[in-house]
Amino acid sequence: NKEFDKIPGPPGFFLLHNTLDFLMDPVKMFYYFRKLCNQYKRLFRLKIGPVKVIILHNPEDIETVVTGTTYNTKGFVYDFIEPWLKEGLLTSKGSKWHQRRKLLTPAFHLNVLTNFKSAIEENCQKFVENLKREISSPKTDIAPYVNDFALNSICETAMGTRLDEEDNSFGKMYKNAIYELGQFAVYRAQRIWMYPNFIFKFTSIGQKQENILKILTSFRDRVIENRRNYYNNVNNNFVEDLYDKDNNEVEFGGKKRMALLDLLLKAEKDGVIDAKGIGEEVDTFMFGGHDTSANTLQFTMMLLANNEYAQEKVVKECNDIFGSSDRSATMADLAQMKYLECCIKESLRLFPPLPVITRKNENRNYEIPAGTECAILIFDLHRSADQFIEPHSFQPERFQTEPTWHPYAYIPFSAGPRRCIGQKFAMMELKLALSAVLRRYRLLPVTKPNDIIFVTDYVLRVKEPIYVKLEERCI
Ligand code: HEM
Repeated sequence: NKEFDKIPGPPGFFLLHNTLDFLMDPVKMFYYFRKLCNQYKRLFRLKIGPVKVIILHNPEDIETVVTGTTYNTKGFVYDFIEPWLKEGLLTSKGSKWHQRRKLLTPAFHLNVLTNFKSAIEENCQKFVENLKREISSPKTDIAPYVNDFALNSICETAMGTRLDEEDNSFGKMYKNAIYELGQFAVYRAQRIWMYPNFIFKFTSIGQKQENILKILTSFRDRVIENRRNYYNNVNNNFVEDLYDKDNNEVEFGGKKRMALLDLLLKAEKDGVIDAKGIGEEVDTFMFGGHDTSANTLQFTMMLLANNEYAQEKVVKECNDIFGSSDRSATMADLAQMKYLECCIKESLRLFPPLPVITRKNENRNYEIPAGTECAILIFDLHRSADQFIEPHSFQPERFQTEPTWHPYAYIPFSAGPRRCIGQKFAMMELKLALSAVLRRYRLLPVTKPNDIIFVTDYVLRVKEPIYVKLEERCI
């Protein structure tokens, strides 16, 4: 306690400490944290109810936390998504996490990702087609389009099912349900009296959450069961048969493609995961894999709309790769989209989809007392003037040369053993989507980066919609 109290931080209010700060309006709270980072240069502490948190925004401290094995456990804010994700890869700890990470890592190997590409590509085409209806609009709120694209893509690659093939209203309900669960988790995190489960479940939000979880689980279980039956009835060598002798993807039953779920079902047959575990991981990929990508797409499109030079450079790069052909991108093409990659990386620097991550220190350590949580402010780390020249401006070129910043000053996918497992997947998806959009449309500025007002949430959220204007390019 003494060690913790020695760390500087806002004084808070008597026995409630900093609990009341957390009740702040989510917009005010976002800027309050930025102010604290400026005030306390290296780190600061907060006491929220019974929880003690040290807030880090300095690369050396962050390196210690993310690379060490001491901090394998996630912080208390993850408790509020636990009713949904249970002990999936994102939320589990210790040996359970280790075993799952080992099992799932091959599913994200570059060779395997190739198998998901065609499903994402089809969604890119739909995404680009859907945007066509906006051509004559003076401005377009891009969020519904990017959300639709990202959710359809992850649904198809994680579960092998198309939301628009499902009963239409069900697809919509599923999307809303995922969104609402995120909102409920933030609402609860702000209110310490809702922390205990036995209280939360009697609140109106708690009851709504329970109903939503029933919908999500029944949809997910139906998809898993269909896929399992399909394999059991039609094909016993499922995963092996998804590749031909040259390791190319083969269509399955005329339309089924390989999904992450297939690898999980194979693992179930091999006895390394059970049905409950499959459910947890499918939910985890749905949660981890859509909002983050949609968010990055939205910010990157807005940044490119505001930076004609960078946008035209990306278009030229695409023209050099594709010429006048309207063919879709191969994996080799994606590897050549080097400048687009710099733009995505710079967008992730300015607008990291997960602006804060947390860890719990379960062992006593000379500086940080056991039981203390560490919150890593990725948003502030990425905008540190000590690390980046003109930290608030969009300069993709900074990624064209060797980094001039500390290796842990740029961590949009986190780092160390618990770094994002979907990083390569996300890069592939983002390059496919952005190159498809930019080959077809010119993006013109409406919302400017400095106009954006942020809202505190798990994912970097904005108060007002982000608008761009779309113009068809002549090919
Ligand atoms: C631009 C897109 C993405 C960003 C910026 C991103 C960022 C992150 C970050 C910062 C973490 C660490 C979270 C923590 O420490 O609490 C993480 C973990 C994770 N991400 Fe991503 N992610 C992205 C896309 C994806 C995709 C597409 C998937 C799945 C297909 C995915 C699945 C996961 C999973 C399962 C974990 C937990 C890994 C573990 O603990 O072993 N992510 N991601």
